[in-house]
Amino acid sequence: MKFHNISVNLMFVFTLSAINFVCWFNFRCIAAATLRNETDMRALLEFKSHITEDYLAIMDSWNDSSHFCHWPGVTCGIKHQRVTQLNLKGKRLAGSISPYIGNLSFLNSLDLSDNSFRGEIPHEVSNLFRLQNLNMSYNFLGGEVPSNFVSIPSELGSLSKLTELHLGSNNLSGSFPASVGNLTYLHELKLSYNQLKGKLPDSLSQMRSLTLIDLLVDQLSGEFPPPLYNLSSLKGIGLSYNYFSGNLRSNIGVAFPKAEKINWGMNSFTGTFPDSFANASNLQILDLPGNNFTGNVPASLGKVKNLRWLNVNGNQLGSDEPDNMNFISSLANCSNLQYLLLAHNHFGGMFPNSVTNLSTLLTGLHMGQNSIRGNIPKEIANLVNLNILYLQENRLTGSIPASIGILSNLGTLNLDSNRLTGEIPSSIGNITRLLYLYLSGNTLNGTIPPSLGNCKQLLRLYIGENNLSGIIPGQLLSLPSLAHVNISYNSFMGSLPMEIGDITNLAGFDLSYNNFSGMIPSTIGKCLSLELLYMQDNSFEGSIPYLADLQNLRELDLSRNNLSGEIPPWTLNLSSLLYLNLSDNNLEGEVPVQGVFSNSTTLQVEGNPKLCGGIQEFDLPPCPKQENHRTKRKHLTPVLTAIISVVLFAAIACFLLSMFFIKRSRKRRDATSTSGHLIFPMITYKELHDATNGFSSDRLLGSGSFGTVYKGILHSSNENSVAVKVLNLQRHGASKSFMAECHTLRNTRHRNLVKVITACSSIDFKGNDFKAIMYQFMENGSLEEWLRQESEGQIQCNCLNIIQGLNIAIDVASALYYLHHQCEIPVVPCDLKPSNTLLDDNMIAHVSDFGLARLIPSFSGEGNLNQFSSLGIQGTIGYAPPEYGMGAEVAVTGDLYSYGILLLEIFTEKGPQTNYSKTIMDIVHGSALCGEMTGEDANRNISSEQIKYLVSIFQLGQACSAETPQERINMEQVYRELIIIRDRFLK
Ligand SMILES: Nc1ncnc2c1ncn2[C@@H]1O[C@H](COP(=O)(O)OP(=O)(O)OP(=O)(O)O)[C@@H](O)[C@H]1O
Repeated sequence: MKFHNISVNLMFVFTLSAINFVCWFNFRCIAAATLRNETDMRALLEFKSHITEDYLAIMDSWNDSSHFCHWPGVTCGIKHQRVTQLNLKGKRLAGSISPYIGNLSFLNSLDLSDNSFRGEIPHEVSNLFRLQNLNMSYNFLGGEVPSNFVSIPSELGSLSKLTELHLGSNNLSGSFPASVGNLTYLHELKLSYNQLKGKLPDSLSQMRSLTLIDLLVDQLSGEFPPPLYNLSSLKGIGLSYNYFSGNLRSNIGVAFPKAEKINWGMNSFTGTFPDSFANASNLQILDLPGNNFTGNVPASLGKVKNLRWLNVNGNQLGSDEPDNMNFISSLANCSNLQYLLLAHNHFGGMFPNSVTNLSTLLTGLHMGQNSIRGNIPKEIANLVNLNILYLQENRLTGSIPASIGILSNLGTLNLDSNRLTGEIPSSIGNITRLLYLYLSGNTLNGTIPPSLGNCKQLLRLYIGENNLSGIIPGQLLSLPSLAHVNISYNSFMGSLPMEIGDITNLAGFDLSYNNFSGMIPSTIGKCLSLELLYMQDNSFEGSIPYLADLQNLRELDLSRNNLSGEIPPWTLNLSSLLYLNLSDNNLEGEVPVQGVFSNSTTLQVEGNPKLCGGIQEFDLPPCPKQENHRTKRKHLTPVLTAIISVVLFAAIACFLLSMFFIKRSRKRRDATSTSGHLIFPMITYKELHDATNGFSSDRLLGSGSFGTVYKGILHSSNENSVAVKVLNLQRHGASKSFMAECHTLRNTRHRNLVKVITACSSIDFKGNDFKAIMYQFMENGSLEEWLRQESEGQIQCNCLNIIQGLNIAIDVASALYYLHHQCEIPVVPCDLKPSNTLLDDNMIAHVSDFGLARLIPSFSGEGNLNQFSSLGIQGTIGYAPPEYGMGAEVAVTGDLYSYGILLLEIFTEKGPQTNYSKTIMDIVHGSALCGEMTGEDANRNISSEQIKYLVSIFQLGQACSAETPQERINMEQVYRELIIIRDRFLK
């Protein structure tokens, strides 16, 4: 390698000498220019030679067949035909960055972001003295393991003309090079998502042109970087998720008069909240959560007229003094205030009525986890645009004001764990957009208002631990949207209505510790999404109903009721069951020993005096042997004895035969259950190999960019099917995708996300690295297979009916809403498309493939607030939003675009390159896709009346996939509107 470098350098010297020689005799230097061109071409070819993977074949045309100035990604200056820009952003390249890059001496812009470059940033980059933009973000520079980490080369400081330096999302470590301070023309410095340690060097104070410094999610420490105090030009300062500590200077706001966005959350800053922020009069975002600020929030903040976002969650602000929240009245001057986040502090005193005078633009108000007393004022209804109201875990008293029903935009109302009394106001039923209602842990009384049945989009209802009573109103059970219901620890009574089976989305239902009685309705077995069912401590009687179809059920608690009869045999077949509590009932008969019954920690049966058998740990009496009929014979006459003997002989023969069959079927069930109850903690390469028949082609489900997916069958039982994605580690980015996918799916959980069972990182039989992810198997394959089916060379639709299409669209919207708005750190999957939308045996859609997913550590995940996220993105052509192609940063709005295309595709069955406006006109005017549609679409079986709903869906699809992020509607609205359309359609 060294020798190679020397020879090339010699050649370079020779070339320069040759140029000088030619120039000496020829002032026009034509030959010299040619030779320089030669230098650039050689450098580019050397660069290409270090590329080990070129998935998009972008460099195939980097050869003699055309001038290098026409090679993809290369831009030359018109006059000298020298390379001035090299833009290979997001081209899925892997390899290292050749040191020859340093020979492209006319380069003013180098963008290699969002690829899989490894190794070090070559020091030769510092030769590029004309460079203005350098972007190498989102690669693996610095190596994958700590031993390979490298630091930022200090030579970068010699690129004196640089205006933008983007190296975010790499593995760069070490300290921050002091030489970066020499980049005095720099406007933007983005080094987020690396492992940079230590203090910022004093030299940074020379960077007087800097407007944006983005150091989110690094490991920097020390007190607030002193050199920054000198950079009065800064508009954006991102320091969140580091280890900064100590007090801020009291004049900090004076130091940053132009600041618009301050993100310093999740550090360990201490001391009082500086009063001087008010001097930063352009401030829009002040984001300081997760620090240790004490004292009060200064009232002077009210002078910051443009403030949109004030987040001080998770500090030690406030006190029990009556004036500790006086600042809120001054915030009434901030007419643009959209989010006020004060949760998890020490705010005390009475609930500040001044809250009700805040801007009517206020969308999110978080005051939870404080010590606030008093009543919720009825004027809270002034905040008509509130979408999120969190007041949980305070000491609020009095009743919930009926006026709350005026807040028709509320999506989440959380009043959990206060001391609220009175009834649940029936006006809550007016909040028809409500998704989440949390009222648990208060002393509310009365009944559940039937009007809640108007909240047609309600997903979660948590009203446990109150003094509520009465029956469950049928209206509530008419809400198919409900996914989680907790009414435990109340005094509800009566029987559970049969309509429970209509809540098809129900995933968790806790009605424990109430006074319910009667039989458990068998219709509960129709709630196919159920995962958690707690019915303990009631007075249910009769036998355990048939729940065998609840294949997602993980926990079932029926303890402390009056249930009788035998333990139903289907319990053995519930493959996902991890916990079963049947204790303290009147159950009888034999306790099986297989599956969940084989483990005394996952099963409880004590307190059922008539149970017998089971594993030793239960200490139950053995089951009595079959009754011996011969004992009765002595009472019979000899004639009868003879007759009975014949009958007995036949009976015994039957008995033996049936025992034989029972044993056989038990054996079969054994095989199912032992594997079915595994939690799949670890899996070896061999087990995966066996499960997929040696990764055989007849088990192939499909392959994607990063690997091949096989059907796996665990423990030889088809009921234990899984999908195994084997990563192609030769493919660049596969490891990155593996990590992203594991990380995302480990931290998320939603019924419309594909479940990861486990992951395997090992070596195969040949000693090669092996990585695989095991998912829940989706019987109905991908949505793509349903939308496009090759038939005699023609692309034809497989024709989902409209309701199936709507359900799928709603499922995907629900998953996206969860990822964007309900995860602690918002997740942007980035690659939403039909092949990543998988359908289970009930045609419920599950979003899969998080290989490109990005976490955006900024509260709420709103695109326009992710100002420091410097990630590039590729996605899939047709589904990725246009702005990604133009270098925009990843945002939730990008997923909206992909979702819009997906929605249009579901209902037009035309791929993403379609002119949807025309297709929609065709559909609406009767020329249908699935055959002729004249007033009625035969294949879809819809009337022309229903076509108007289709038009609404198309409009939604187009609103999501609008050209610019600003024009796109938000996910929550899409979700709500689709539900309304489905309801109307079903009528
Ligand atoms: N859990 C699963 N159950 C059933 N089939 C699956 C499952 N996961 C993936 N598949 C099948 O395997 C195919 C390949 O999936 P994979 O996620 O690797 O690639 P892709 O999404 O099709 O393409 P790309 O990765 O390029 O975006 C899918 O299209 C689907 O048909």
